Amino acid sequence: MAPPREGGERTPAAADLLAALRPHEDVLWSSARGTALARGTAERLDLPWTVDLPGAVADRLRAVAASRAGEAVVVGALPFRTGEPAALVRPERLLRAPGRLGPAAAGGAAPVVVAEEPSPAEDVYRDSVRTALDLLGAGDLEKVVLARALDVTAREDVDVRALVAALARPDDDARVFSVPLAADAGGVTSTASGVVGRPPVLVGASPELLVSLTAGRVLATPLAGSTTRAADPEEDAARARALLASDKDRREHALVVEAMVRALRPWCADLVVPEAPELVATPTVWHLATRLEGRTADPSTTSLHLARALHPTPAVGGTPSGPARAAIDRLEPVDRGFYAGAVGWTDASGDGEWAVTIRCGVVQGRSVRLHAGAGIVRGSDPDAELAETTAKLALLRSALGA
Ligand SMILES: C=C(O[C@H]1C=CC=C(C(=O)O)[C@@H]1O)C(=O)O
Repeated sequence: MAPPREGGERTPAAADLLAALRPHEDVLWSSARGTALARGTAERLDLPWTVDLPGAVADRLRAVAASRAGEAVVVGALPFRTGEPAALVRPERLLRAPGRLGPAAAGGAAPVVVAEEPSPAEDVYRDSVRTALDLLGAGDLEKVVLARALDVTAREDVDVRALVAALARPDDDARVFSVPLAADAGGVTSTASGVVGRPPVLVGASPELLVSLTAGRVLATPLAGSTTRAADPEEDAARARALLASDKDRREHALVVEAMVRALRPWCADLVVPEAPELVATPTVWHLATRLEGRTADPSTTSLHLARALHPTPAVGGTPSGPARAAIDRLEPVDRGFYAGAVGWTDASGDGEWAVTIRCGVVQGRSVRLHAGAGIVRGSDPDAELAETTAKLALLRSALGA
C-alpha cells in the first residue's frame, strides 16, 4: 500500500499492525509497497464483479475524498465467480507501516493438525486431469486450470495472526493478506466433529500480481508454468532451467500473457511485453513470469477497472474462457469461493494493487480449506500436475504446522 503519511504520530512498524489485527473485523495487507491494517467497517461494498463495481467504488471513493468524511480507500477480496458478492470494505481507519511484514512478526504457536481431507481424492484429481486432456483434444479448449481442495482440521481454533506471521517468510516476497468474509462465504460449514461457529477469514500469501496502478503506471506479472522446488541447490537450479526450456510450460505461459495483453491493450496508451518469460521462485514452486508494464490511456481508469478487465486470467481459469469455465464446473467438486479471485486495495485516485488470490486458505474456527490448481494443456502429465498442486498446498500446510 502507499507509504505512510507524514504526521506527528509515531509510524507503526508492520509487526505492530499484525499484532493489532482483529481477524474477524479488520483487513491486513502487506506487500513491498507497505503494510496496511484496515480497521473496522465504515461501509461494506459486497457487490458482484458483474455490476459496474469499478465505477461504483470509484464514485464512492471520490465522494468520500471530496467531503473528507472518512478513509477514501477500499480493501478486501473478490470471488472467482463474477456473479457472487465481493468482500470489500471501506474501513473506519487505515493504519499504514512502511515495508512488508518481516519474519520476526509476532505470532502464536502453530496449531496441532488432527486431520487432512483432500477433495477430490488424489486419484480422482488425476482422473480429472485425464478428462481435461480428452477435452483439450476434442474441442476448442486450449487450457484449463484444475484446482483441488484440502480441508485441514486443527485441535483448537486456528490463530489467524500466527498463520499470517508464518506466511511472512524471508524467502518469499508474496503479498500477504487476511480478509474477514461473510458468515456463509467460507464454504466450510462443518468439520468431522461438528458445526463450525466462527466466521471465515481468508488468509494467504500470493506470488502473483494481477495488476497494480500507480499514478498512471500499470504493472501486471502473470505467472503460469511451474515446477516443484528441490532441497538440493544443484537439483533445484536444474529444475528451474528445465522449466525455462520446457515447451509445454512455455505454451501454458504464453496463453496467459496473450490473454492479458488482449485485455489490457484497450486501457493502455502503451504496453511493454517482454519476448520471453523469466523465472520466479516461491518457497515451494518455481514459476514462469512475465512483467507487463504500461501507462493508462485515460486518467479516470482505476486499478479495479483493470482488475475487472483481466479477471479471470487463464492463470486461474483457462482459454477460451467459456469452455474452460464449463470444464471447471464439470470437473471440480468443491466451489472455489474466494480462491482464484482477486485481493487488494484501491484508493480515491484509482491507484491500487490486486493480487490473484492463490496460495491461500479460508480459516473457520478449527478448520481451514485450502485450494491449489494447475494449468492443464496438451502434454500435461496427471502425476506431475498432482505433484504441482501438492507443492502449492505445502506453503499453507507448512505455515499451519502440518
Ligand atoms: C492456480 C494456481 O497457480 C497459478 C499461478 C502460477 C502457476 C500456475 C500453473 O503453473 O499452473 C497457475 O496458473 C494456484 O496456485 O492455485
